[in-house]
Amino acid sequence: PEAAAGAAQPRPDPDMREAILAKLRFAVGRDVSAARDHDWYVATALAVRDRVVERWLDSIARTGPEKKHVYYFSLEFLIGRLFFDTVSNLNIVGEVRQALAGLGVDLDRIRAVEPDAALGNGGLGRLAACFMESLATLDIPAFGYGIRYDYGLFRQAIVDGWQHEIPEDWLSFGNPWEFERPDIKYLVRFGGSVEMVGRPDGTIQHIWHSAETVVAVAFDTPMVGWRGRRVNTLRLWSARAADPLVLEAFNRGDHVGAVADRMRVEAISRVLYPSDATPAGQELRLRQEFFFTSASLQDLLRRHRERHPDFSNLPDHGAIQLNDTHPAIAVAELMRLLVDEHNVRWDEAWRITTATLNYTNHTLMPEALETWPVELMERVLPRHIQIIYLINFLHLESLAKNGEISADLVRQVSLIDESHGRRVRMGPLAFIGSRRVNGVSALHTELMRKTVFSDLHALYPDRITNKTNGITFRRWLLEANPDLTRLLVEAVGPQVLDDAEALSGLERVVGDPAFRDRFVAVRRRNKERLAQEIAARTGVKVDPAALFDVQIKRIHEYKRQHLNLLETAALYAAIKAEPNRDWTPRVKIFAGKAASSYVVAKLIIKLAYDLAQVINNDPDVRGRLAVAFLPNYNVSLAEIIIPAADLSEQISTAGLEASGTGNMKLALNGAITIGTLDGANVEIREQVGPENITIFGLTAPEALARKAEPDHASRAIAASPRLASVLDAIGSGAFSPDDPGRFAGLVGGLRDHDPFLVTDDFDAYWEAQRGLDELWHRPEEWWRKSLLNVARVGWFSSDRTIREYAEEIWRVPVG
Ligand SMILES: CCc1ccc([C@H](C)CC(=O)N[C@@H]2O[C@H](CO)[C@@H](O)[C@H](O)[C@H]2O)cc1
Repeated sequence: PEAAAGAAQPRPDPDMREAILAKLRFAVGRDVSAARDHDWYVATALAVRDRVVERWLDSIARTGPEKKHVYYFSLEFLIGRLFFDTVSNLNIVGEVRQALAGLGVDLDRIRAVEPDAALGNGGLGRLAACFMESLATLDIPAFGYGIRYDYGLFRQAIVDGWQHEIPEDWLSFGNPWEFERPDIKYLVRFGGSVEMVGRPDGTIQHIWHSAETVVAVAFDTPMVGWRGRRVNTLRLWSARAADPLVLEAFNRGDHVGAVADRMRVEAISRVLYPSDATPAGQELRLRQEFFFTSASLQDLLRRHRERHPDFSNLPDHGAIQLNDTHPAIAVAELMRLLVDEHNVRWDEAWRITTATLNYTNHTLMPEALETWPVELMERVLPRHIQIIYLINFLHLESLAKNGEISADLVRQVSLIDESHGRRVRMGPLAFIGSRRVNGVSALHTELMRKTVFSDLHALYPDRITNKTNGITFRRWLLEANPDLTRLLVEAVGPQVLDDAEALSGLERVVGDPAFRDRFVAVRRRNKERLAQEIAARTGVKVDPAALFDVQIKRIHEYKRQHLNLLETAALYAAIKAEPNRDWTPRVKIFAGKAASSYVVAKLIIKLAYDLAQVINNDPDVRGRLAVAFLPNYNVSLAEIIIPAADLSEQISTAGLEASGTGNMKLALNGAITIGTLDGANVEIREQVGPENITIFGLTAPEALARKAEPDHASRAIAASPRLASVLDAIGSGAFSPDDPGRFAGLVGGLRDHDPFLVTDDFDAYWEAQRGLDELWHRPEEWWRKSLLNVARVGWFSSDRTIREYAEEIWRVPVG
């Protein structure tokens, strides 16, 4: 909703109970007697939403035209549920809980009926959601721009250990948090050809005769900041056909033909691509990327033109952040809109573009760096490939100007990769089209400078900057772990609710046994709750007194869930070999989705399941080792697992996890981290102290060197009898009697190639785990370290991260 002139003072909030009853009757259309959980959920959500709208309209009213906006472009926003987050950020939990109780309704019961808005795959998408909440909390005017997928990330069902994907129809019961904006729509064009027309002033006019037009319709969702300080807008686009029904086709009885176009067009916003590391590389994916990027640019340029005579000062009034290369086509589309649609001269348009755009890289995995075939770009975006060619020409020419450039350097920095059948490199396009390029942890940013962007870094030495990720403490502490939050407020004071760094005040009470006992009791209650969830979802009975060892994240070989499983199988063998030893009782908890086409990842899920079958049914290890793979990992399940975790597994091959954010969430809730010196683990160690984290394994440079040694795996296996025997066991079907050869390929891959150095890090990992077994037997020390993690991770608040973006990249004041 746009700014209303002469904003009135916010009206007093009506009584919540009356408001809920009114919504039930007049918005849901149900009488109290007939109302079911979902009806109460919608009624309460709508009543709460009224409070949000007040602050939303107020936020817009007080954001004068001179205020600079941040525009966060992301193909993913992994929001999760919004009901409790909104109620909590408006600080009306008590009021709503009481109002509902007065109506005989339990708030915790109805908050559970809300579906997760799973509009993302993993880290990148969740980071975008945390950032939107922190932008509002820091009172920074911002729009999030993305796609309103009809179907979010698939629902994961595990059948006999195998992942099955089920469409996630999150909108089937409607969505009380979004506002459809039929009046805010833009035409997005595809295909066709470009005509060059000479202008009298000798310049060329490019006329794009597109073959297809898609209508982008806006759906706005309020992003409420802490204490309702500001409410920003998440504007998600839905694809609609320009003409939804071809009547003449219908009239001649071709009912399918009549809507065929519509189906093709609306497929653009139908479903999220479920891959989080390997580009689908499909045309539909490129159409999704261009669809939301073009609609978003048109929307923010319209808003700017309503307030300013031209675009020369756009960089002073808007900062755009490209969340990875998925919206990188923005470099060419902003140039097209400025030059072709608004007749801005090329170099002026380039000045505006490179002063307004910024790009965040989230992965160094070569296969995750997007490139598009020139042929596809020529067919789908004929004008943009022309613009990219000219950008590339001027880019290379400018290099030539300042001194001789080798053919090799041209090959390195050209936007066109000539080697694999002419492809457009979206990373370098985003790089040269941006003012700032950032990585998401100190190590990752350093590796960006040394590897994927080394040549461009040499040419533009001050463009790459680091912005270590963060998480919102509201969702991941206050809402997920209210018992711990209460304890922290008691110990440190209420300021901890507004200032994450105030957590350091906890250091004062770390040694206080009474306080420690209450902290332990909170963890215990959270573990009992998780144990119930595990029993409900998997049937596995786990002992809350055991060490809860947690690895929760997307399934990927670089994240090395299979290293954890090898250690689990080796531990099982060790317990069976020495049943009388005083083993630390452990529950190995896994959760995570595999990209639907990622066969090895799905096999790793099966291995976890098969291991669980054998171990959980073996009386020899009952009470000492149990394994549970929780299906359908998502934001809401993470909110249950994280407060109950004792040990946080962050064991990726060093150099491959850009940052990680689960590591921050788990440490914030007091889990001790076992990990490699990778991503943000490095900075977690700096903050919590090397004695309060367990680090093992090869460092990034060592890993790079070891990987280059062809026989590194066989030498590692030869040096470790424990590793050798567990590989034999798994490879020969010890855990898959129904199919002894099931894991032969997986084990063979580890023996021969092992690109993620699982074999090389196995022994160090085993020793590290045994060290933690010992530590668990010294509870005072364990809990001291656990408390010091909570006390020292304030820096990983996304408020700190956003402050750094605001200061250095977006140059906007923090409210
Ligand atoms: C084109 C397919 C595709 C889709 C998503 C991605 C994302 C970049 C993958 C991702 O989620 N990366 C994660 O981003 C987090 C937030 O910065 C980091 O904390 C994780 O380390 C990183 O893996 C790559 C490739």
